[in-house]
Amino acid sequence: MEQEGPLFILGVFFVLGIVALTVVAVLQNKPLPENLKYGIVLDAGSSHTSVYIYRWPAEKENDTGVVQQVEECKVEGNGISSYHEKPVEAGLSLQACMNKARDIIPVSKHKETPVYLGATAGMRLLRLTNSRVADEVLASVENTLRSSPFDFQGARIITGQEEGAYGWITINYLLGNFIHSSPWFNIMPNSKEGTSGALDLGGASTQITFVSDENIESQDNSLRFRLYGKSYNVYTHSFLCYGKDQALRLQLANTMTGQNITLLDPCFNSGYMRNVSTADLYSSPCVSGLRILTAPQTIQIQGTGNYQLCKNKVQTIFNVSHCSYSRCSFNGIFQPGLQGEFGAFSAFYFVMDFLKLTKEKVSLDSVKDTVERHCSKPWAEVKRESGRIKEKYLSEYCFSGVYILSLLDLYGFNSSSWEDITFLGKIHGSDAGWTLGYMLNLTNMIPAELPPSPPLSHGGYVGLMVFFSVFLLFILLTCWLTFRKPKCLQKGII
Ligand SMILES: Nc1ccn([C@@H]2O[C@H](COP(=O)(O)OP(=O)(O)O)[C@@H](O)[C@H]2O)c(=O)n1
Ligand SMILES: [Ca+2]
Repeated sequence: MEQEGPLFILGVFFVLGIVALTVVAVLQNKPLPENLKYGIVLDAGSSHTSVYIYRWPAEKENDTGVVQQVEECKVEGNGISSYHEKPVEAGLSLQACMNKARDIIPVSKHKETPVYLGATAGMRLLRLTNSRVADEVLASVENTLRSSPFDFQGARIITGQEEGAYGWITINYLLGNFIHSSPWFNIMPNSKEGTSGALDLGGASTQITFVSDENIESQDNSLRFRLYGKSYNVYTHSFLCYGKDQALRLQLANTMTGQNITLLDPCFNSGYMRNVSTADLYSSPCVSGLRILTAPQTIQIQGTGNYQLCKNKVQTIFNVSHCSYSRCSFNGIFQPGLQGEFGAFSAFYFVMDFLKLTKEKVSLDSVKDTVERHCSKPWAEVKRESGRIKEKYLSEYCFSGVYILSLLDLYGFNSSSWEDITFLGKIHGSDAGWTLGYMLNLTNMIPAELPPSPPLSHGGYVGLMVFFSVFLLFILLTCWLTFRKPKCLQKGII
């Protein structure tokens, strides 16, 4: 017993030492209170403007998938390019959403919160028609944003190439596709190598962007990225005038005649009628070259609802007769073969969602059947079934469905590759679109190389510390209970 006394005291000190070590380690490595950062991006599209508010923890800003969308505020009215006759009012239209941003973002963060406005194809078209007015519209929105309490970083018309690239970055960031290059994530179950291509359909332009291992024959369509330590060879193209609203104009302009006041249109449901001012139709630079001088001032569209005839009519807006590269999609634009999975968002999603084709994978034939059935429904029935939806959208789903099928066919999607397309609205709560990628790039949140990080997370570190402490304690206890003599110490077991 005499010999056990010093051993017991030694044991107590040992236990106390381990407890103290664990407490110090836990306290020292306690994560700091979360410091949140905010960012605002305005997507000034051709049909409308949305204000997106993002939030992320400051100390994790170089990780992937940490930025979250906290709000999308839809600006009342049409896109900023529609203010071409009263540019000053373009800025005023943003006020309500900027006030909302003021309420959502804590006052202490206002000064450090960057605000970016990116205008897309509607403003590209306005710049082509009248660059002075386009500048006035931009100056007006800039004025409003400058007078907000946030850190205004600029309002500009982004290029089609940027729109494609940032849409691709957004969806791959949100899907977590960039992190596979890290050895720590390679061991994750369900992890799938590779990125997803991006298909964006707007009102005035449409973008296709995907990684290709083929030679990109046209420099304008080639992008090279280095993200999180991995290089990407990316193909992108933006078709101006091939957003669904401008495509509809092209399709109408192609069937205009000099005399007829009535235009029978198979892309609208039977019984549907719409008056169109020819001055308005031809006001877009996409169709101004197709103007028929003798056309009446107003024409009346009368729907006949016929899928096959609509398809034939839609096909007239694409030129597939010339290609100076080894392969083209349409209008002489180079496109390599499709590769990998694709996420299709914006109007691709809105239209497919209306037709209830987004929930699970549906075969190309079933999609064609659904669009055909929708086109053949009388307008009164369409209205009865979905009365809540804005008439402008509702009346155009037949055309939009046929247009999407024709466009994807020209990109090269067939019955088998159709399965690779997922129609995406939101990914983990954030909208699929170019805005998040734009902000990530401008705030330098996507590093070219993998940021150095400790091999273990805070939780993992504390867990291991506790485990080994308990393990050592267990050894000591076992030793003490087994020998109950200082022998084990003398033998150097501990
Ligand atoms: N709920 C909605 C919202 C928008 N949309 C359409 O989605 C398209 C959005 O285009 P956008 O305003 O972003 O235009 P771009 O500047 O991207 O070409 C427009 O054609 C809208 O009509 C829709 O079909 N359903
Ligand atoms: Ca858009």
